[in-house]
Amino acid sequence: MDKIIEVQGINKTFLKRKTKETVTAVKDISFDVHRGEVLGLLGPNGAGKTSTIKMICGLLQPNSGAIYINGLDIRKKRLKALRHISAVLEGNRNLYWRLTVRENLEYFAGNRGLSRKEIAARVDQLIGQFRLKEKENELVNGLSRGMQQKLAIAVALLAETQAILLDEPTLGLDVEISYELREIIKTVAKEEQRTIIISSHDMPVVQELCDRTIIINKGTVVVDEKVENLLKLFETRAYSIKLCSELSPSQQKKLDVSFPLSTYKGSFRQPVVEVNLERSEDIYDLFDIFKAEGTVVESIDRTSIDFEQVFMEIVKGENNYAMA
Ligand SMILES: Nc1ncnc2c1ncn2[C@@H]1O[C@H](COP(=O)(O)OP(=O)(O)OP(=O)(O)O)[C@@H](O)[C@H]1O
Repeated sequence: MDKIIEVQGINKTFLKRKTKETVTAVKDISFDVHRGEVLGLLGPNGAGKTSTIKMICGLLQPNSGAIYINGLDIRKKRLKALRHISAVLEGNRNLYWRLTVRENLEYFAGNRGLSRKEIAARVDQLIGQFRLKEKENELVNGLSRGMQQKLAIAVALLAETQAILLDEPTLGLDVEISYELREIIKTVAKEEQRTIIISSHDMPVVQELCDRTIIINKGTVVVDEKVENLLKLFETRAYSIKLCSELSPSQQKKLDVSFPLSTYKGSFRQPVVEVNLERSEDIYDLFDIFKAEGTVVESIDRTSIDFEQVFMEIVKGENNYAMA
């Protein structure tokens, strides 16, 4: 598979003006993204996602390390390299506010040197694909946030670059527009074989759209794995255990210490322990806690898990995470 983006050992530190303190935003991050791949870049607030995206699209310079776009080194062939990439950054939609939807698309299509006929055809196609027909003659200024976001992404697609970076594309959008955008992004990735990097806190978006995910925490990559594999891995480790009687306070304490990622729902009728095991054999240690005070297990079931839970487990239990 062709590598479209190569990130090699990048580092970024900032100097806080007021305190003169050095903040390490990105620490030795490396990854490749291939043609047609949709990559989710995730992490808690302040993890280093935006800094990474800004370095890839040339808005920030790494302190060290290298970034190649389509094989071109950003440091040495900056303009040529950046021609292969377009970005929609959160809170920064590159649109002309006093032009209409159609005029914006025509303007950016014109910038690419297309003929009048080509411009009209491409603009019509995007207006149809993004369901912007009703709004085509409205000024961007008066559009809702969701409509502006759709237009910003349509403009990014116009450039027909190999790679598109989308920073929080669905943040603050209503359910309907968020759904529409997801469908469009899916089609673009599949049919046009574009490489897309999405940074998001919206886990259903990641689960649905991304082939692969990179989770960044405190400036470093903690996971680089196919979404499908992560879901499978965590699914096989997630158990729901129904007990015949409640756990004593000392058993609950042991559970907390030995299985920090577990939850105990005490109830007279049906006490349940939900646990995510690091290794399947750890279940024997769990049973020892029950056995020590004669607690009988009624049933054990595998629980289904969504990407939100996977993300939380990884970020919470980062030091314990290891692929099987
Ligand atoms: N211009 C800057 N000056 C000083 N510190 C900065 C600057 N930009 C980012 N940082 C710091 O670098 C770290 C990483 O920030 P970054 O914005 O890359 O994280 P993020 O993962 O995108 O977070 P969020 O999800 O909140 O947007 C944070 O500690 C942040 O405060």
